[in-house]
Amino acid sequence: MQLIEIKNMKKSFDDTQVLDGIDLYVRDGEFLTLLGPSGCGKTTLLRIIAGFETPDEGELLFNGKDMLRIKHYERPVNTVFQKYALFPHLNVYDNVAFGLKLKKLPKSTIDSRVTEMLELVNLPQVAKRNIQSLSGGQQQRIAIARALVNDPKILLLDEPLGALDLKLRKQMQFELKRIQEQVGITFIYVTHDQEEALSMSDTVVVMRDGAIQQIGTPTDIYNEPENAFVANFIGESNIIRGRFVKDKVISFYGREFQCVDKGFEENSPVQIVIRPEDVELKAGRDDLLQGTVTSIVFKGVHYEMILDVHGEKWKVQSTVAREPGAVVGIYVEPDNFHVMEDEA
Ligand SMILES: Nc1ncnc2c1ncn2[C@@H]1O[C@H](COP(=O)(O)OP(=O)(O)OP(=O)(O)O)[C@@H](O)[C@H]1O
Repeated sequence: MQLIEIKNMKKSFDDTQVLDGIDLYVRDGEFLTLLGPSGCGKTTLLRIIAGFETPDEGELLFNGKDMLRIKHYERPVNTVFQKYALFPHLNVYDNVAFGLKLKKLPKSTIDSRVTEMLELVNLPQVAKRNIQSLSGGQQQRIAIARALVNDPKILLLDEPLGALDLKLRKQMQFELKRIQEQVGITFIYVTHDQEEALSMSDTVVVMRDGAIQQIGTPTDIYNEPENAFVANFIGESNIIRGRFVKDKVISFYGREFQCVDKGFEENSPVQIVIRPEDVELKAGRDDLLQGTVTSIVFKGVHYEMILDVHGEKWKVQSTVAREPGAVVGIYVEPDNFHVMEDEA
């Protein structure tokens, strides 16, 4: 069931087109992330869903119903921002209870709902505490509790972990995913951090310059990027220009290689994406493509090396260290060549 449908949505600020015909469906109960570089339009799209911004063209439907005419406070949506936007003069209880008090619910109902929400975000003991006495991570949990207390159908999160340090951000990624699974509602999450997107989402939407580049599961997006922009933005890649010779054969650097991708015209120019972790180094294999190690860095679990391969730099990973100057054979499994149209 599609909970949200966005059709041909366009938005400009002054003369700049920020959204350029967005089509997107969001399923009920999914964790969907809008991912893209700064300025690609993801916050604008989120603000249109929230009702803080109006598109120039296009449709926004919730459960098949037009939402663009509905005021933001009447939409079944709540938003969590990077800045926690909590009331500094109220304690935790009053912050979380705020929306319920506006509805004039009985105190016993408010009490039990606030307790439930504080338990959900793993902070059952802090109801009486002053907001400012909490850490950044705790404040963000309270902001999430406050956003969920009114039972929204959709929670919008705009870089909610952006202000936290790396370690806390990683902990909160697990927490957010757990909370989303526990409450079972739809989360739409905005970030420019690809690791965050891959680790939490059911669906990742990669955006660039107001347009969607690819929609897929984290594994699809990582393993089968649809174009060089996605490949480059998600993880690290070596991108090589070559030719699609014929079904299951590509060529670059004057050699032919087996691949599994097909469907391109014979002899058409392509870009070939190879992940650093998919390059296998084989010593003493003169029959393979050759590379010369130019630098090596120890990364904890593996070494990261730069190779000179036919005058181009390749980034590779290996658990075995090779000294700069060493010449190694390079092998890539056919299904680790990701072949895409040459956009240039
Ligand atoms: N209210 C506004 N008035 C004018 N320009 C705006 C407004 N809101 C956004 N923009 C511009 O629209 C473009 C897209 O902004 P948006 O915030 O949607 O991008 P983003 O992908 O969320 O980026 P970031 O991660 O930096 O927030 C930017 O160039 C921004 O300056």
